[in-house]
Amino acid sequence: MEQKTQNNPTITTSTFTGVMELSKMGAASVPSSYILPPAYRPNLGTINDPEPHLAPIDMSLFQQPHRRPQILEEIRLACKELGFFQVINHGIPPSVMSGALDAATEFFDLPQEEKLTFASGDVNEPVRYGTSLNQLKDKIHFWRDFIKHYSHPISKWIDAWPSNPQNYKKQMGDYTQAVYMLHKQLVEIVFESLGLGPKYIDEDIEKGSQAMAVNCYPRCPQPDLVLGIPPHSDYGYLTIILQSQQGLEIMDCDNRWCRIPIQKGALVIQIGDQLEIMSNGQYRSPIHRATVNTESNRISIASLHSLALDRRVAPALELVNEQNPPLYRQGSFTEFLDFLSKNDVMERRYLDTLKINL
Ligand SMILES: O=C(O)CCC(=O)C(=O)O
Ligand SMILES: [Fe+2]
Repeated sequence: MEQKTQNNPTITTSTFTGVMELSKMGAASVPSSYILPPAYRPNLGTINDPEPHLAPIDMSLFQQPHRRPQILEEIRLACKELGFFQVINHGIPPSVMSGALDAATEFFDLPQEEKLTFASGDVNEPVRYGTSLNQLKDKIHFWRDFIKHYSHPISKWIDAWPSNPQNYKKQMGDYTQAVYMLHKQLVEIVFESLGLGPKYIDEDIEKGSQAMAVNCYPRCPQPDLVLGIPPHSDYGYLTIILQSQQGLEIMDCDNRWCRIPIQKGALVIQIGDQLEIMSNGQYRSPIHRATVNTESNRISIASLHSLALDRRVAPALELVNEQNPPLYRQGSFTEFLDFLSKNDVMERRYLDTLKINL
């Protein structure tokens, strides 16, 4: 049956087989459009484990004032060296996290026709479903199925979210709201660790956005030849990732890929480009990617927090002086989106274009 999709009239379901379908069909090899040129392949055998000192941060210890300076120092070091850390005892109940992962699993299990009704390449759409189908202009395809939705304030957006599976809105909604509250606490902590006031960007946060990127990486017969997501950094200020199993990798200061281990109940906190700029390069917005595996489908839910689209972001004046001149020119989300639309998918690092060569 040929069917045009709602938001993208050029896509017909009869001409396209998504990664979920390929995986369900038990394909023994990946179609050639997914196979990366050798230089971009993940070299799965050479991936490192991250620095052993990067133990997860126990957020319940913030209740004990005498432990606070030590934890702030741990966070400062992690943000400086790698640009990420994990948190445990963060207050989001395990049932809320598993509820969101279950809702995502059920959504991606839906027939392709149903998911394609959300297909769109337009970033202004409140809900966007994507598969390799949206990447045709890039010629290289990735082994990922995803749905992105705008999420804050939830009352403004939730009507547009999928109503099948039936529990999607409730379960994804509960997690979305909980992770929004957690991000506010974390932003205060991260700004405090930079020596800026904890309320440094409070007002801007109110005008900013939260987008949930719900990703599914189906099991893949040839994981060495493909990537789920190519190397990139996130443009916002903070990303919080819930992952069902290993697959997220971060590039360290020596350009080595490190896999982020799964820690029970933990969430991964990543610094984004806007924070690297505001910190004048003290904190890293890490380049990261997602690899896939032969065993099982992997789900990740990235809560992407950004300042308003047209908000120009510059190094904090408090962190700039004669010894520390500004290292970045101002950037904005609008400029970032324009950059993405014009550059090759494997070379999209907007932040590099903002660096000032001293
Ligand atoms: O799947 C992951 O762990 C990473 C997702 C990601 O980087 C993103 O959605 O921006
Ligand atoms: Fe990302």
